[in-house]
Amino acid sequence: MKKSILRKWPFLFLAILIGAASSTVEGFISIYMMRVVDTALAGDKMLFFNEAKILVLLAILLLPINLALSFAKGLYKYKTLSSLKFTFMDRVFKKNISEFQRDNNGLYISAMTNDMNIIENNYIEGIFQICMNVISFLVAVIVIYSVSPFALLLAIFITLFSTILTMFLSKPLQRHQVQRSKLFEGYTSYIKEVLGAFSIIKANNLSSKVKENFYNKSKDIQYKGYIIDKIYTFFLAIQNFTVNLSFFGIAGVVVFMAIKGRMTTGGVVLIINNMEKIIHPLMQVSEWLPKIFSVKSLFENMEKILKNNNQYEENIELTSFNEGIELKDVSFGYDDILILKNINLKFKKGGKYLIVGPSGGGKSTLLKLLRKYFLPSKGVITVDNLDLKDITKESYFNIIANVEQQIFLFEDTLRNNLTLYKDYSDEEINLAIQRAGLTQFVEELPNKLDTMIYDNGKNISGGEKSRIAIARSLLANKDIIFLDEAFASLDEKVAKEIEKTLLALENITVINVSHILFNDTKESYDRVISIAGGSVS
Ligand SMILES: Nc1ncnc2c1ncn2[C@@H]1O[C@H](COP(=O)(O)OP(=O)(O)OP(=O)(O)O)[C@@H](O)[C@H]1O
Repeated sequence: MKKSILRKWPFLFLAILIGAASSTVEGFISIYMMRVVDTALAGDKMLFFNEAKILVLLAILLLPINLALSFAKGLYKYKTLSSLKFTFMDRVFKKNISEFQRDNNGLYISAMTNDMNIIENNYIEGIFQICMNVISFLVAVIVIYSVSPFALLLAIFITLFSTILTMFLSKPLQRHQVQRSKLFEGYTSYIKEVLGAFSIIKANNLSSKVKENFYNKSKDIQYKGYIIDKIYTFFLAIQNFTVNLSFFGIAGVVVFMAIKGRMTTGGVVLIINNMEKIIHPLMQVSEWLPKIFSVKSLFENMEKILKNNNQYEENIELTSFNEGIELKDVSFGYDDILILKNINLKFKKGGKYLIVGPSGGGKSTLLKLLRKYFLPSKGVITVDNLDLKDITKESYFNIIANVEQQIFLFEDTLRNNLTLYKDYSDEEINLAIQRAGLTQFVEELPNKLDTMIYDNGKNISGGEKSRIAIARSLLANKDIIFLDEAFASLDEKVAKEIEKTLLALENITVINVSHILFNDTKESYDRVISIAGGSVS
């Protein structure tokens, strides 16, 4: 993940160049300020006006440079953050379905929101601040050195001492940041769950229990924030104290040098002006470094959740489906609990299969193996005699269509929800609509196919949602259609009609997992497979 930020180094480099220009001009300004003071005190009017003119010109020049700097900084932050977010999303969609499903979504949401914010504020901004402060420090070093190397040595010695002190004091801050991020993960998961179960919570009068849990979780986060603020305030107070002490110490020494005639008054003004540019950058670096290091654990956490534990290299591109699917002695379990035991099954191309059985018998699990969401723990599944394990997911997903138990609808038009953003002619769309028994539903919609579907289908019924999912799979025109309880929310008449359509599809393999068994359509299946207790009969 870090690499996605580092890849955008040219934008940082541009900002550094402009920052260097700005610091250099500021350096010249303090040199000319010294000259203006010294010429004024010497009563040399001519020279005074010449130096003052250059000083004003330099001050004017600083304006466009600083404007360009703020533009370059904005560009650097925008590019790095976009790259980071894009890489994260890209890698989320490279996760294996099984491994993604095992995680709580809250992990990803928390990483995408809270952790990204911390990375932006502590790491991306931190790198920029450190670069700018280092430049400012170097310019101030050169400027002070040109007047008094001794004053420079003294300034560096005193500020280094206070910098090490503040870095040491900020250590606990990192530990608390990591703990707060962990708390945020749990908090995000909880909010997601509570909002998702809004109606169940209301209808079962669980609001007070939820509010109590919410209070406890948010209290923990707020408390951690309070601890971090407390440490930070303490840290700032100590930092201010050491800065002031360093400042007075160096100021005292240079004033003493001026009294002794070893420095001009302009030199004192220059050193006092630039001392801030020595002390401040070092303090800033000591403040930003712990912040930058504190995000290390966030990057590690992101890597951990984005990593696929199963790195098996798939090497077969399936371009067509011609023969069938076969399960040979397949067993599978979740977390060592065996669900499917030594299954042997054959599904011929174009065949129609109904999978029935008691709840919890393993029907959906079998479908998950056939969909390649999971791999068997024992035995093999072959597609056209090729091991499904070796077939690339992308090429396999190109030949299968799924009607899932839980249907997801995008907040978009009905048309886009049917086509899933691919190009189909109106005839093809209308045929799929008709076959899925949606013709009347679409006719009655205010904007027909261009009607918006909101919030995962909140404005349509469960049965309509199922039929949209069926139409979607018919339209996709894939070789195999897997259905998981697709008729559960349909009335008998509609369910039977759709089932007949599916059974009449030529050359398309249909594997239908269903509780519902109609005697009149049952006969039209090539085989009815019963799964109970993890075994097939
Ligand atoms: N992700 C999972 N992790 C752990 N156990 C699971 C998981 N999914 C399912 N199971 C368990 O596997 C067994 C089979 O579940 P499966 O969903 O395959 O049954 P099913 O026959 O489809 O049931 P139903 O008809 O009720 O949907 C059940 O005991 C279930 O609790």
